[in-house]
Amino acid sequence: MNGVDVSTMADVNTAHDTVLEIADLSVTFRGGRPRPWAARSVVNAVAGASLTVRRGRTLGLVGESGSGKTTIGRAVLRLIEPAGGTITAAGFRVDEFRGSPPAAYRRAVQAVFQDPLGSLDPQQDVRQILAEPLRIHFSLERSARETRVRELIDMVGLSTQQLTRYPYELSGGQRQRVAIAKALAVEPELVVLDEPVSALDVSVQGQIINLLAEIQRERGISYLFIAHDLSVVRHASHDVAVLYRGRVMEVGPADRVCGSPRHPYTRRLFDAVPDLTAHTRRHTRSRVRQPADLLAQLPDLGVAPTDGGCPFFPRCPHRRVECAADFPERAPVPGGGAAACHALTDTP
Ligand SMILES: Nc1ncnc2c1ncn2[C@@H]1O[C@H](COP(=O)(O)OP(=O)(O)OP(=O)(O)O)[C@@H](O)[C@H]1O
Repeated sequence: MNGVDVSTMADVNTAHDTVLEIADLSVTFRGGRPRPWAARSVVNAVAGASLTVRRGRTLGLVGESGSGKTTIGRAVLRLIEPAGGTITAAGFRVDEFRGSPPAAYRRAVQAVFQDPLGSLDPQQDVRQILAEPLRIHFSLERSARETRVRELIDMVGLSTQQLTRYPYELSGGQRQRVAIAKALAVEPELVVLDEPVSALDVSVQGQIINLLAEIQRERGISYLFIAHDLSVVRHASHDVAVLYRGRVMEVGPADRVCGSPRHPYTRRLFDAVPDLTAHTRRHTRSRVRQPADLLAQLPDLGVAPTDGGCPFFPRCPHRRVECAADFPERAPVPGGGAAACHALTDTP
């Protein structure tokens, strides 16, 4: 198992208990047939991933498009069934659910997605949107429900005047605030945030990230924060896990992973990305290179690793013979966290 106990991370308070434990998770999808007579292809979207999220903490999942971030989030939400491994979230063994998860799990683990228009019912006004989960999960009198709706709208920084608005009447940032309030209505332990700010203007992104952090401080909620924007992940997360082609390459405290990456792949990702404050991000966004741009600069030697090998092998400047066939266990690295690389000692 490619596991690491995140309690080895320097900045993790050992008093925090675990809210999400993913161990050796694998998810496969059946692809199409390349030819009518050929067998269906199999996509190993996630391969042997192990991750931990502690109470009141945020784990950022970062990686280029197709690296498996959303698949991990969907497996945690039990929207897809894993091929192997275990997922324990809020005390439930998610991988053992048969069919849809029980109501208690759906209450304990909530989600916020990139596009709130897709997840908010366009026929309901904000009051109805926020009242619905309360009606499903709690037996509250009408007046107590209204009090709770008003608390929720206040918590996400909107006014009670917005309770009569419909999603299409709100700005993108306001809609995302409503989606966050809806997720928090049922007092979850864990929220899967899948690209929660990618559709928003940069100035609004900062406001939403700050709001999420404030709510976390007040309520001790844990977040699994999925994003492709490296500087967003760095600012929003306590810990970061770097994915590449379904493998967890490196995990650790956000500042260490982003500031002193140890895995050759992570270095390629982060070395060229400046640590941007919200102010400078507003002015330099177009110049910030994203994972796909950075990888495009790496020559691919055209040597495919075997199924069990390191997916970065063909492009890795530090590769060794064993990397083609063996993806190693993660090993602790200086500064906290761990990286899965045979050549760690070669990379100063
Ligand atoms: N329903 C599906 N059927 C077949 N293949 C899928 C399905 N969902 C995802 N995949 C494949 O699994 C791999 C991981 O996809 P995933 O969406 O998890 O990546 P991601 O890191 O979230 O990417 P992005 O940032 O683009 O959303 C990709 O190769 C993708 O094409």
